[in-house]
Amino acid sequence: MAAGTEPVAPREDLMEHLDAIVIGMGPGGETVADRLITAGRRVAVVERDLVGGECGYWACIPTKVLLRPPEVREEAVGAAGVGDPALDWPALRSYRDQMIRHLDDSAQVEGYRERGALVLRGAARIVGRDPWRVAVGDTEHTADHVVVATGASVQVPPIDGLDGLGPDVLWTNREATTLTEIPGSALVVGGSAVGVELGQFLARMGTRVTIVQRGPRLLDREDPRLCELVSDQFDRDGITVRLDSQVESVSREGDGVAAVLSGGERIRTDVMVLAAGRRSRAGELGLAELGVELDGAALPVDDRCRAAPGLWAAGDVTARAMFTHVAKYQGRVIADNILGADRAADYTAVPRVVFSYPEVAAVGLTEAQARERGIDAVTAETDLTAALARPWTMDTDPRGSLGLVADREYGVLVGAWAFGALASEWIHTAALAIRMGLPIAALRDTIPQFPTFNEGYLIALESLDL
Ligand SMILES: Cc1cc2nc3c(=O)[nH]c(=O)nc-3n(C[C@H](O)[C@H](O)[C@H](O)COP(=O)(O)OP(=O)(O)OC[C@H]3O[C@@H](n4cnc5c(N)ncnc54)[C@H](O)[C@@H]3O)c2cc1C
Ligand SMILES: NC(=O)c1ccc[n+]([C@@H]2O[C@H](COP(=O)([O-])OP(=O)(O)OC[C@H]3O[C@@H](n4cnc5c(N)ncnc54)[C@H](O)[C@@H]3O)[C@@H](O)[C@H]2O)c1
Repeated sequence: MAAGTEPVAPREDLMEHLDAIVIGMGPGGETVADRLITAGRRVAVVERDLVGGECGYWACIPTKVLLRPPEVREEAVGAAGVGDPALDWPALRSYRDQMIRHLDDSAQVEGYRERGALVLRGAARIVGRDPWRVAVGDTEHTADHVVVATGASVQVPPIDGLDGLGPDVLWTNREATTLTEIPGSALVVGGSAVGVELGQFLARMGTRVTIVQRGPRLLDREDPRLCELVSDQFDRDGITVRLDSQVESVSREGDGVAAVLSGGERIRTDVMVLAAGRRSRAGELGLAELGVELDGAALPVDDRCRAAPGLWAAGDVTARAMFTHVAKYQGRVIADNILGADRAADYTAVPRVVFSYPEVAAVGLTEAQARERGIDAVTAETDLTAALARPWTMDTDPRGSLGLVADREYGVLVGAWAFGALASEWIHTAALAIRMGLPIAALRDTIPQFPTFNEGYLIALESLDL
């Protein structure tokens, strides 16, 4: 099914007044819709592309599926007595296609219809307020509540000549995650989550990868030590990284691209991958005409996730923290508020994971952020390979580190970062401790399972000079 080709709403639904209209059916919109439908509300959902959103088809799911076989290979090579398993690209590609449902959301659409929701296909615009009025194609509906969950689009950096490149050589996350052949070389613009994950995947599949990062470090919002560890890993992977650098201009060269970097270096590449951030789609809905002010590109919301009375927003469109778990959290907050609770969102301790190998995870504040907030910050770093058995039971040449940032005055953790196998899982110990403000004295008295990475917390906590 090509996106947007299904008929829109049946005639009898024209101009129906609904309890809620959810615009955008990614993780944020789906969470709200699911809860309101379950609670018996009359809901319309609007999707211009595929129900499931960016996350399900071109972002979280395909990247994690694609990264897994190279990770397994690394794990196998590291484990004693296994050998080096081969990667089978056609088999991986086929499983990726299955996991992104062959870009077909008909089962999802049918599922919502069976549950009594009105499913509208097409790009929504908000065309009136008091009550809120939403137009999709030539249909219009009013509702007590409108939920905006329209996500974000790729940020296109200002590069001369970009308009002359087609999607065969200029990839966003969409082309990169639906790739059918592994390119010989790739120039990745941007060195944070998207650039690191896609860059490492391609490199592991045999592509010659160069990452051009504007800032002084990869993952430049994270603790510098974490960035160092990732850079060291990228050296081992043979990935070329150009820091404090940008692509100034590009032109077609044969089947590929010739790029000139800010320092004058010229790079010939088969594909160029844009990974320089994402921009909220709030500006596409017509809200400014209705007096709803945007904050830059983003739709600002209060702590109830409300943008105006009866108007709510969840996920990337709010530009709050562009993660699926945040979109889903905001969706839960919105649904509760629409259903009559008075629930505020609290963004303390949102985990941030990059699913590279080894995994990179962080939560709470970096040391620099803690100091900026006037916190008397105390830090500790533990080399988990020196301190624990677990890394060595998994790998003959393991890597693993854990960093903590504590507040000396209150005796609590305010930040943590982790580098190592399964860090995406064990970062949640720190997330819970920070979120609940658990006293470090109590954390030092916990009993983590032996042998696990969680034991690293005890070592790091004990080495905090409090
Ligand atoms: C390559 C990549 C990998 C990522 N990996 C992860 C990860 O592992 N974990 C993680 O937490 N986050 C990850 N993210 C971020 C994650 O994808 C987003 O934070 C998440 O998708 C946000 O959900 P959302 O519901 O706000 O928006 P989206 O998933 O973008 O969904 C928005 C939906 O709204 C629809 N829409 C837009 N405008 C309209 C309109 N006018 N009318 C109707 N429909 C409209 C769109 O078609 C889309 O389906 C990744 C991002 C990228 C780019
Ligand atoms: N595992 C995950 O949870 C995951 C994975 C991928 C993406 N995401 C989320 O998706 C969003 C987008 O990720 P992203 O990595 O694209 O964006 P980002 O905003 O996190 O990082 C963009 C990076 O590109 C660099 N940059 C910006 N302009 C540049 C230019 N012109 N040239 C070179 N470098 C430039 C920036 O310095 C920055 O490091 C983020 O919020 C991210 O957290 C999450």
